[in-house]
Amino acid sequence: MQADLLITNIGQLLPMNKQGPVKGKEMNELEVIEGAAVSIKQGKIDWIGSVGEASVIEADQTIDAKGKLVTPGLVEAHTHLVFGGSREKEMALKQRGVPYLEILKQGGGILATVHATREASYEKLLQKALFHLDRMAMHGITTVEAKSGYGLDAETELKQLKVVKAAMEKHPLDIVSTFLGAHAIPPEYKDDPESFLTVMSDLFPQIKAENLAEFVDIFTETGVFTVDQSRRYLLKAKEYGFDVKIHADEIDPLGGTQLAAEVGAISGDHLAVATDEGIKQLAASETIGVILPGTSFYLGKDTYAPARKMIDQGAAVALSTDFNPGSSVTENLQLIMSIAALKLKLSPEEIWHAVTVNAASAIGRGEEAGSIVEGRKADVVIWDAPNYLYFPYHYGVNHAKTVIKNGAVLYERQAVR
Ligand SMILES: N=CN[C@@H](CCC(=O)O)C(=O)O
Ligand SMILES: [Zn+2]
Repeated sequence: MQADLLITNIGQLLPMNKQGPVKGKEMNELEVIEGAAVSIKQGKIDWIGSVGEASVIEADQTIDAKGKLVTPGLVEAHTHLVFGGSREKEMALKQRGVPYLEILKQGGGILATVHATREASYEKLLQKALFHLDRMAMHGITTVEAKSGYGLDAETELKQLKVVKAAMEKHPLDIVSTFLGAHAIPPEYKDDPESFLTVMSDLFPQIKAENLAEFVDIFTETGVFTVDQSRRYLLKAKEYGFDVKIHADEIDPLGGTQLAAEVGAISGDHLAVATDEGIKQLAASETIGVILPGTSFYLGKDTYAPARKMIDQGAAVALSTDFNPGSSVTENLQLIMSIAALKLKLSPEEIWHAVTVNAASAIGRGEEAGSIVEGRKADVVIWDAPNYLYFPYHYGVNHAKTVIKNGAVLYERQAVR
């Protein structure tokens, strides 16, 4: 048997090959193959078997995993990848206890980044996005969702979406685009959010025609968009053929979780203050809860999403960094895995489902990313970790040793001695 690349001596292989999204207690059932080998041909997984069986394979390149953990590339289901500037000065305000929504009300927060993004050139935004994608790749991420939402005018929203499209061509990671024009109310429409939403929804035909985004998202929150406004906006997006997502129940429990289930959103994201009724409706729906505990951590909150309850009641949960310049400034999904164990009380088995197969399902890539399955894309990571339990345990560092994207080594950590 021939192969382009053979990975052998795998201590533990997580194939993550269940049909996603994996819901409820099934998230706790993890298949682990010990003493495994994987061969890759033309960018795809060609064969999975034991180290012994692999001896008959003639490969152009062989990687000895040295008994370490091998998993699918991580899937990052919620990022605000494209933005101008940075907001390190807000950190002091947060330390003084100024709430996130108060900073926004005063024209800071998201609106500060809107200002910087409007000012930034297309080229500058692209270079910045590529830089962050590199860092994600170095942390074992092979598929990334990217939102607009720091333009809040037609011109800048389209500029952001075009940057995402260019990044798809220039960067080896797979990128999935989301239009988040309804991310905040810009100063020009301070007293007329309805008209602003019309300006944004008027972009739907062009975004569809130019294939600039697959998903439409909205921030349903106090001082931003109401549940009613969000419902109308998202239903309109669906009429144009978009799947929808919601930034829901992040700070105030307005019922965004219920709305996500009601409109058949592919995901409801944040859900930090989801109510029991919201959890019940989420669990009964096909909507995936994309939980972003880095946000609670980074905003210094004591409240974390009731992800434990969601899974116990049968919902599908994914985990993401929410990488953005304000509420979660990290490209390291491995760190989020530790926060999920410590603060959400998820098991390592649940966490691995949440960053692979379920994250892929939450961005419409359930059939191609987040799993190691014969015939699928060869997105594979060799971790400097002895087993899958090691992840939430050894926290805050990068365990990625070798990141393979479409069958080619994309990143290899250099030894210091
Ligand atoms: N909550 C709304 N939007 C982002 C934060 C964006 C920002 O603060 O710049 C989020 O998902 O956390
Ligand atoms: Zn977000």
